[in-house]
Amino acid sequence: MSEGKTTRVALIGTGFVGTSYAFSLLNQELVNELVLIDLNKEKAEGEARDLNHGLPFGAPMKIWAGDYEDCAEADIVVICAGANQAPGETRLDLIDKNTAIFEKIVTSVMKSGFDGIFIVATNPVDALSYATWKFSGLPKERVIGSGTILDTARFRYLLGEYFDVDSRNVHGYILGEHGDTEVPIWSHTTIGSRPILSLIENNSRAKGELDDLFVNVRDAAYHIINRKGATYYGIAMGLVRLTKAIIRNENSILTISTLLQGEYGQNDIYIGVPAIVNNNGIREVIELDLDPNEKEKFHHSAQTLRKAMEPIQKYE
Ligand SMILES: NC(=O)C1=CN([C@@H]2O[C@H](COP(=O)(O)OP(=O)(O)OC[C@H]3O[C@@H](n4cnc5c(N)ncnc54)[C@H](O)[C@@H]3O)[C@@H](O)[C@H]2O)C=CC1
Ligand SMILES: CC(=O)C(=O)O
Repeated sequence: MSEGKTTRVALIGTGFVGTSYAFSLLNQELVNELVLIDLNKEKAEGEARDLNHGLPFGAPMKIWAGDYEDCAEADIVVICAGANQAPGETRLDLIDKNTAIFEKIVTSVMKSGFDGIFIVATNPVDALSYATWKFSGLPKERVIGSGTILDTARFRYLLGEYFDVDSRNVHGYILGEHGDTEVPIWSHTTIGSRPILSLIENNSRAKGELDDLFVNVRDAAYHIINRKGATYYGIAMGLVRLTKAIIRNENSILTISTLLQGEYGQNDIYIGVPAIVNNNGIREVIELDLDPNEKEKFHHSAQTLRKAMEPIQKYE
């Protein structure tokens, strides 16, 4: 993926999330080739034609509806295929049907000779990233889940609104499951280098309001799904951000889902943590010194995911 080389992304799943990602990606002028793959070939073809018609307003790029053989030359395969949540469903409720879909998809990608980096967005994303790692046999560094990238963005956005500060100047992370047990890391959240906990010290009203703010982060997907049926723009931009960190070898710190092997006291689960991302995938996990309450909540989230990943063992 060095400069001047053709870069190819293969996108599997051209639904709401996949096509929002494709649209956002082509507007970044980041890759030369984008291949769209979906069980519904006609949909992929329609999407490819529609996206191509925007190219005269952007930069040259090759976009087509393809097949798994096209993954052989891909630098990155992004998987957004599978079922999404119906109103009232949790992400973990999707595990059985989406694991079965992933077994077929990942096997087909690997049969092509693919030797790049997987990005997984389909829910439950931590468990399906783990499944992708297992099914692919690739090193853990090259199987990345979107993890809590979106939750962290929601957290920063809402804090920016609360304090009336540009969300890009709000620094903080959501760790753990991309789902109901995720954990806000208040002890490491800062605005303009000032720790948020010191900003709200002795202000019990603000503390209560920030607790409510986190609930809105955690439950954001439910609120949106109840209103419009699905969420896609936020995650699409997060996936493009991750793609950019890989293609441009940025060494960016993003909260993604990766396999922990001792970090945060956890072993053999995929879970959302901050990590440095470059063109080899995950360079390293950033291990934060969590306070005891955060540690306990992270452990609970990890236990929830460990249980969720158990059914994936039956595929081995
Ligand atoms: N990680 C995150 O932060 C987020 C994850 N998601 C997840 O992304 C996934 C996709 O959501 P949407 O795009 O809204 O769903 P969608 O239903 O609009 O699109 C799914 C696409 O997958 C395709 N598909 C299904 N089985 C396939 C197979 N075996 N091979 C190839 N393609 C197949 C379908 O034909 C469809 O085009 C869901 O699991 C959703 O929960 C959604 C938002 C945020
Ligand atoms: C659907 C989902 O995972 C989200 O919007 O967070």
